[in-house]
Amino acid sequence: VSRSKGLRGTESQKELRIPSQFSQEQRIAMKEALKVFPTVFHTSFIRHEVIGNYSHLFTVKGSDPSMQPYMLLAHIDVVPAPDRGWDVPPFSGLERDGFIYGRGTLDNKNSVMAILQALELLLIRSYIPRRSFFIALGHDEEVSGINGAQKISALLQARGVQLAFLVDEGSFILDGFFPNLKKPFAMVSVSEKGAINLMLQVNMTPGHSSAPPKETSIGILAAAVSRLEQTPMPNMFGGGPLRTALEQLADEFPFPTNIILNNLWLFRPLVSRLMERNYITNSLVRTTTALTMFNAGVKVNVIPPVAEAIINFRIHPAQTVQEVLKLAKDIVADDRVQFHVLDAFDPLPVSSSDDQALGYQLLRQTIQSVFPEVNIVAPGTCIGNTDSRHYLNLTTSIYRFNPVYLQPQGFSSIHGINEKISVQAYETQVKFIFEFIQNGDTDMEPVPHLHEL
Ligand SMILES: CCCCCCCC/C=C\CCCCCCCC(=O)N[C@@H](CC(C)C)C(=O)O
Ligand SMILES: [Zn+2]
Ligand SMILES: [Zn+2]
Repeated sequence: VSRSKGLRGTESQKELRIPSQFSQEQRIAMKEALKVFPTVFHTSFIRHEVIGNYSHLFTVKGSDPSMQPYMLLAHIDVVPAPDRGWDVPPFSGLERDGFIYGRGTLDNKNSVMAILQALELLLIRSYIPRRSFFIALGHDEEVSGINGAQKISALLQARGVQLAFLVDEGSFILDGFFPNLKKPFAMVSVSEKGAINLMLQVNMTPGHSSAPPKETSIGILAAAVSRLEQTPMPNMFGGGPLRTALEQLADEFPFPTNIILNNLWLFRPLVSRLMERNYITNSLVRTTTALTMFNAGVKVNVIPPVAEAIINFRIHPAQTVQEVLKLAKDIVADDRVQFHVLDAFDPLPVSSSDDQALGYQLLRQTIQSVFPEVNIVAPGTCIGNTDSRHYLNLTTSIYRFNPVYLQPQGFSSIHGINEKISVQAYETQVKFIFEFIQNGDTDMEPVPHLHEL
């Protein structure tokens, strides 16, 4: 009988082998990992499905089938993190001075974990929801959501699901975004901007660089993108959620801003100019134009045949893809520059924030109880895009809100460096969701225009 069957490694492979000895810490971590949300996964009225290979859908079946279900949304993927500039390595999850550092700690692994943690804590206390809800955790939000959110949405549509409302990322309790506004306020985004990724291309005859033509593909394209950058899209400040928010915030500002914001019918032109002064508030009043990619040239001494650039537009709610493309063509005003739309979508519909809007009112109620120091809950428009846009077929009530304080520095850390969340903020987020889920069991239903005496 030969004993040579099976796998055999070389001596050098044996030397490279990592010994299977684990530290005390690693052994504790192994055991702790087994304990993550066990009740969520072992509760009879919760169904867990993996969609599109990596996304997760939890269906939490409530006891009252007459109540329309809602959905909590978050995403498990992250954008890359540069190695340099971080105080602690971006994927270590290390805690320092009360903060957990890491890529995704605000965007939005805080929500992934807090949703599951809050549910786990409710289940441990024998909670049985009345209203059914879904938890959808997408895996490709940062690159479109097509294989995660879009598939979950299609699956639920095929099952005949209609949602009362949906809560996703996209806004925060904003602290210090307006120079004179001392108190933080909660902004619940009821819409999000549209977007266009536009490729501009210039093709010219290549040749020897020793006798260059008067104009080259690089020069023509550079001039075109420079015109786009130097010619901002029109300021569209006027109505919509932003105006509502500023009017709600008016009395929180000192004199004379309070007077100005209380009289936007008169001071609209002034406020629209003031909003342009800061790059964040500027993004709320117009379609923004960001030059994000530029490629040209093949060799130092060759006149390049092709030059290409990509422009990322974020479309103001009062404009459309077609309107922005027309404006961009007029600004470029050069037929040698070809326009190729890589992908585009219009701004998202505005969800209701009135008294009858169940999702909005539940958020407001929970904000007021968990953050009693926050006076104002105002609607807003999300300047980025979220997975929630793939769920338009399931609901007209989409709210984007993370129950976490955010300062301008924290905003820069999202997709930037030193992204972090305080342990206390995370605990408060768990508390918020713990309360929100229970508030969701309320009998209050959005019944517009129906008042009983
Ligand atoms: C009125 C006071 C000032 C308001 C300031 C606004 C502060 C900003 C607060 C939150 C913004 C967070 C945006 C988070 C969502 C963005 C997620 C994202 O990056 N998505 C991608 C999607 C793309 C399809 C790949 C994106 O590029 O937008
Ligand atoms: Zn995100
Ligand atoms: Zn992101």
